[in-house]
Amino acid sequence: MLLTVDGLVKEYVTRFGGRRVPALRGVSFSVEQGEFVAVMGESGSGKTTLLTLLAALDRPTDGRILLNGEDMAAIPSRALSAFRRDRLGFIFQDCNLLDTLSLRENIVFPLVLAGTARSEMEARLLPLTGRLGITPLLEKFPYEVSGGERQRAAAARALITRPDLLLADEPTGALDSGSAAQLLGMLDECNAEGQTTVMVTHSLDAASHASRVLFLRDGLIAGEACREGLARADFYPRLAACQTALQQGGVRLA
Ligand SMILES: Nc1ncnc2c1ncn2[C@@H]1O[C@H](COP(=O)(O)OP(=O)(O)OP(=O)(O)O)[C@@H](O)[C@H]1O
Repeated sequence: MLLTVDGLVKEYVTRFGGRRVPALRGVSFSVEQGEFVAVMGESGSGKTTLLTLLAALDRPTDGRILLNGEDMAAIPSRALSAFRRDRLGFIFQDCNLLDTLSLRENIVFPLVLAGTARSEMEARLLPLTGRLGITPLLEKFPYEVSGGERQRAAAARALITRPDLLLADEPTGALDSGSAAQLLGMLDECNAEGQTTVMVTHSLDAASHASRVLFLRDGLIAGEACREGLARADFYPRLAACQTALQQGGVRLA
C-alpha cells in the first residue's frame, strides 16, 4: 500500500479561549500505488486539514500516516523538508511560483535543491513541459504568462522530482474552464503513467477524473464512490447522487 491513513485525528486549539476544534475525528483510508483519489466535502469538512497532514506540514493529534510503510511521525523535524521535497509533489490553488525566477528555473528548483546533476535536470524538463505545452514559455517569468500557464508550470515543478505521491489542493479553483480541463487532462495522463495522486476539490467535474472519491463530512469519511471503469460522463452523475444523498441524510454509500 502506498499510503495508509489510520485513525487520523486533528484538533485545533483556538487562540482566544483555548477552545478545541475537532477538524478530523478519526479518518482512515488507504491508497494503492497508481490510484487517483479525490477528496470532496463542504467548506469546513476537514479537506485542507487532511491535505496539510498528508503533506507533513503539520502533525496529527492522533493516528498515523504511512507512506510506503514509513510512519511520517517517525521522521525527525530536521529531515521533514527533504522528505517533502524528495517524496511528495504539491499543486496548490495559488501556485506559489517564485516571481524572480523564470518558469524554467522555477520548475527545476526542487532538483537544484536536491543536488541533481544538470544533465538529469535537462533530461526530465523537456518531456514534461512538452506534454504540458509550456516549452515555448520556459524563459518567461510567472507574471508574463496566464494563470493556466502558471498552474501548468507549478504542475511541472511538482512532477519533476517523480514524487511517490502527488498532492493537489483545489488545483483548478482559480482557473477558467478551458485551463481547468487542460490541467485535469494532464493529471489523467500522469496517472495513466502510474502517478499516484490525492486531490482535494469542491468540484464534481474535477472529482470525476479520479478513480475513487472519498466524501468528508464533519471530519469523518461519510462515503466513498469508485469509478470501476465507468466513463467520466457516467461517473459524474453517480458522484452528484452520492453528494446529494450525503447532504440530505448522511447514508453511507459504497
Ligand atoms: N488553524 C486553525 N485553528 C482553529 N480551527 C481551524 C484551523 N484550521 C481549520 N480549523 C477548523 O477546522 C475545521 C476544518 O477546516 P478545513 O480548513 O480543514 O476545512 P476544508 O474542508 O478544507 O474547508 P474549505 O473547503 O473551506 O477550505 C473547520 O471547522 C475550521 O474552522
